[in-house]
Amino acid sequence: MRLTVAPTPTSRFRRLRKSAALRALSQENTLSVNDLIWPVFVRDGNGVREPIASMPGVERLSVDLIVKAAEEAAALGIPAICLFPYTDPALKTDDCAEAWNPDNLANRAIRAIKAAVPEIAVMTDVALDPYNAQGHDGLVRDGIILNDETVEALVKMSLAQAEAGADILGPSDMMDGRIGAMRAALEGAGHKDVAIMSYAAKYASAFYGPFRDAVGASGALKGDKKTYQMNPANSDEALRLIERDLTEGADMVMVKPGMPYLDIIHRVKTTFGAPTYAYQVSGEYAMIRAAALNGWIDGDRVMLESLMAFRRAGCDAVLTYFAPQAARALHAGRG
Ligand SMILES: NCC(=O)CCC(=O)O
Repeated sequence: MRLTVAPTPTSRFRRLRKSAALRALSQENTLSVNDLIWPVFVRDGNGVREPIASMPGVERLSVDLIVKAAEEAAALGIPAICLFPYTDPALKTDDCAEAWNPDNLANRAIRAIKAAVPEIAVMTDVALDPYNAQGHDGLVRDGIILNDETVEALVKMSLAQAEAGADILGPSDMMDGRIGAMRAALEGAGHKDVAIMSYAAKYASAFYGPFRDAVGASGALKGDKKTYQMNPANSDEALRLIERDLTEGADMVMVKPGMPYLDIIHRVKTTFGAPTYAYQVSGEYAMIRAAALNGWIDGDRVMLESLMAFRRAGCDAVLTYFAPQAARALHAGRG
């Protein structure tokens, strides 16, 4: 596209900024509740609500309260909720078998939400780290993260989640070949309409710190995730990963983290035009919340500006811990 600009005074950009009406008419991007996916943390018990110190305002909820959260999200018009389990350390093993237990915490939460609020889309996390005594997203042998054995485990995990009623599976593990294997298994088992949102461009980022506290993974993890997550210095590699995952059967693709990687989101959307998502991760949330709680920034305005930045970069929607707060602000006309 060629942009035409006449010299001032023929063109005066301030003409279209002079009133709210003219600014609204010339606004290029929009943010609505349809653009939000709410990640939530589920834990065992009943009536349990447990604050997460490094993510002020975010709590781990037992399944009964997760259902209430899903009802709240649906009432606010948020289209999807994404479940992350806080697994009892006693259930974490080296073979990660709890990951494909049909009655594990995540699968119980999927069933409970779909029974109570069928209209909300339920997204899952497909990775072994919540169930792994080693804290890694994949099976570990002699300190090596095993790719193909992990893919087999992820397929079993995916089928259990699809069986429980998940609408969108979110493989966040970054093993090679898991999208094709999951897609073939879903087709074979009759789950033809279960969508896959690939965490295709997931970077080995320091912004995930608070999340690992939230799911209780910080203690277990030995070493780092650099042999499977992406090098933050790379962007061509992200495009190749996205193309590979789309070819293998991903319906939706994600870039993660969000704000430090807006350039990647933009390249992905303009290159492939596929449904594109970002994860505004725990560290991004914590930075905004902490500054707001200290009175250093206007928390709501910064939150909405950060979410609009994702839309401007090319996201169709954003996974954000701010989802209910953002929805309330948008309903109040503060967008
Ligand atoms: N697989 C999900 C995550 O790793 C989330 C990271 C975050 O919110 O920091």
